[in-house]
Amino acid sequence: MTNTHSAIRVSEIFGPTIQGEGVLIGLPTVFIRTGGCDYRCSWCDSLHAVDKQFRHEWEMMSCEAVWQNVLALSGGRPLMVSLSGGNPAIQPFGALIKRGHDEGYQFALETQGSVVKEWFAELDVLILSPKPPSSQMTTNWAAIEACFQAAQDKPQVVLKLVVFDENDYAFAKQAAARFPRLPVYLQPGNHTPPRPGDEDASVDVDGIMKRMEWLVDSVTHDRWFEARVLPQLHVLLWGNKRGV
Ligand SMILES: C[S@@+](CC[C@H](N)C(=O)[O-])C[C@H]1O[C@@H](n2cnc3c(N)ncnc32)[C@H](O)[C@@H]1O
Ligand SMILES: Nc1nc2[nH]cc(C(=O)O)c2c(=O)[nH]1
Ligand code: SF4
Ligand SMILES: [Mg+2]
Repeated sequence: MTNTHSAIRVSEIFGPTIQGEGVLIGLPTVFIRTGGCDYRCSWCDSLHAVDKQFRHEWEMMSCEAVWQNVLALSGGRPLMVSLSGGNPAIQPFGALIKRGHDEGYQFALETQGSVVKEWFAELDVLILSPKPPSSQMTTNWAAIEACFQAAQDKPQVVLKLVVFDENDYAFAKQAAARFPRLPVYLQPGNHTPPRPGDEDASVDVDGIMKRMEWLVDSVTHDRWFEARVLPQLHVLLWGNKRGV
């Protein structure tokens, strides 16, 4: 019987694959994607973990059940576990992180920074991903600041920003200016509408590459030499396919 207070709402657990984005790009990892999000970005590529229409696919799982899945997928060999979603910050991950650390695993969490948890200090990597204007969400900077404070200088904290256009680029610069100590990762947005369950999952690679090139031109032109520009490697490899 699952204790509902400590249960984790899971959309999917998959891997090992490589982390396709940001500071950990290329690193083998197992993903735990949680169900449910307090945002609904106009271009979200993971709607199957956001839209309540997919709720029937989400499962309340005990910490132990989630852990057994990670152990099985990784063959018991410690690796980086990526917590994503949805907004994984909504879920109670403290016990799982402790369990995994005891066995030599590491944990990275990706969040928009709208929900703060004390257990952020137990993470190895905290990726804060404020949402730019094109998402049509309103960023709560006080909450993002609180996430940064909750990390207490323990995990590595980085900023990851999606950029579709000039407005998003200006927003990314503002975000970087607010957190001058944090490394900044910029990634071009993927416009292709997600079609959850669609096996085709093809994406507009030409459009992504154009925005990637424009982003590189922008940071070099502006001499923004601290910013790193990276594509979503998994999207280039596998399109919008789920579970990779
Ligand atoms: C699906 S979100 C889940 C975690 C959390 N809700 C968040 O947004 O950070 C994981 C990452 O994918 C990025 N992302 C989502 N849709 C995207 C798209 N269409 N193009 C590029 N990046 C996207 C988000 O900005 C975030 O950095
Ligand atoms: N390989 C791979 N890398 C990723 N980086 C962030 C992802 C996400 O959807 O959160 C993701 C994903 O879904 N797959
Ligand atoms: S915050 Fe993340 S998961 Fe939620 S809608 Fe936006 S991109 Fe999707
Ligand atoms: Mg994704």
